[in-house]
Amino acid sequence: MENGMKLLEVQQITKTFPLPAGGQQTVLKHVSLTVKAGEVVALLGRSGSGKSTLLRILAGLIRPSEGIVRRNGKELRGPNPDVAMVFQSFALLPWLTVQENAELGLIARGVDRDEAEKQAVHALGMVGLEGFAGAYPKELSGGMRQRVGFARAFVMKPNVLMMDEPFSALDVLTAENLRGEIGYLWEKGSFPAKSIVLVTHNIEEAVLLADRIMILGANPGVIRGELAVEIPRPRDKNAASFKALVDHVYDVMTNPDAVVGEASPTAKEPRFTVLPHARAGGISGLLEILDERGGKEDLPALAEDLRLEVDDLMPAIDAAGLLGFARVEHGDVMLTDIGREFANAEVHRSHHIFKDQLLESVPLATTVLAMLKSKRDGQISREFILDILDEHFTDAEALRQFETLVDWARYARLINYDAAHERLYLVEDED
Ligand SMILES: Nc1ncnc2c1ncn2[C@@H]1O[C@H](COP(=O)(O)OP(=O)(O)OP(=O)(O)O)[C@@H](O)[C@H]1O
Repeated sequence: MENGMKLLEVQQITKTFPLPAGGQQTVLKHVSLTVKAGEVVALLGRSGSGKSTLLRILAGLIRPSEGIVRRNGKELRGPNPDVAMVFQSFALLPWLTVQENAELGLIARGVDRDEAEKQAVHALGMVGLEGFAGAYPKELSGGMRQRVGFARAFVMKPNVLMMDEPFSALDVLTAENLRGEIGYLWEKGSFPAKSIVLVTHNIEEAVLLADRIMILGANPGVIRGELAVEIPRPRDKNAASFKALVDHVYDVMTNPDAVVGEASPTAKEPRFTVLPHARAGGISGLLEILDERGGKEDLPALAEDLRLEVDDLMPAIDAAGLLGFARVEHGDVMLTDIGREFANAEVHRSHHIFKDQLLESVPLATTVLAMLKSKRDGQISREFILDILDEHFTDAEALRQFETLVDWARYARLINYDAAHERLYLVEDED
């Protein structure tokens, strides 16, 4: 098979799921994507952008609500036999040995036992597990279990290897090593698949491994654009070209209005419609750290120093952006003037600043405050707010939005919440 041949294609697919309370949630909308032989495609997006759903559609495990999936040019109507999967959760069978887990797919395909054993031994060798064939998964570390996950997929010699967040359940160092080894196998041309589709929320991982990065946006999941990674392999994370691309992707991911692939996305105010799930105390903590570091910091460096993934920091960074305390530009997060003032203010003043920013930036907070003020007893029920939120969000998301709003409004000394009676109260003396 020649490189460049179309192996898999989805055209204008939409996927909706029914909501428990009735109605539909559109998870993917009008998504088109082609996977060709010889390439690594990364699907990069935040949690909930429909990456795993898209992967399952490509694997033929679920059908799209609209649109078409093609395998080698023909419509796919069931599980895709050209695909093998590596899961975040390893998904090994605990009662089988490493060798038996690795052979499983071949046996199911009807390959005879001797041949299956030979192939599995070879695949285990590729992932550095010689000598562990007789071990059981529970005797292995997380990194080794995922090596078995890779071996089990490798024996199938699939046209397309699909990896769904394959390194994200591993500790940072183990993930780094395994990522490097998989990258090396691909580079040296002995990879047991013709192409890779990688689902990830890790920007550096996408830039390290992919030839093309598809950036997904959420609510509903759409492909915002595509970036070609033209950095020669082996890729050096410290090279200027690598860092510049990582920074550009951060820019795009933190700015919903940015144009993918444009050198310097226009610095429009971000259009946030959803409250990021960050606690006020966490936002405040982040701003203090930033202030201590001079008010500006490279996002990946900040995450590394805090022993976190950038993704862990994103809700607090998004929230700080929404509230006007910080900005993200070219992969750096920096304090605004009001953010700096907030970080240095004494307690009473900091709550006051938070209140002003909340009322200025979050229309829902202003609406709830106006409702409370309009009531003679200054109270409203949780259900009332949830009913409003339910119009715009799923039940679970409505609850999270409510919890975030209450947390922020309490921190702003604007509203009190009595969880036992599920009622919101106006704080009498707002100052
Ligand atoms: N079988 C299902 N039934 C109902 N809703 C679903 C189903 N599968 C996924 N969803 C919803 O679709 C949305 C996207 O989920 P998906 O797992 O595809 O996103 P993702 O980008 O892979 O996120 P994550 O990184 O958190 O896994 C979520 O809101 C999820 O709740």
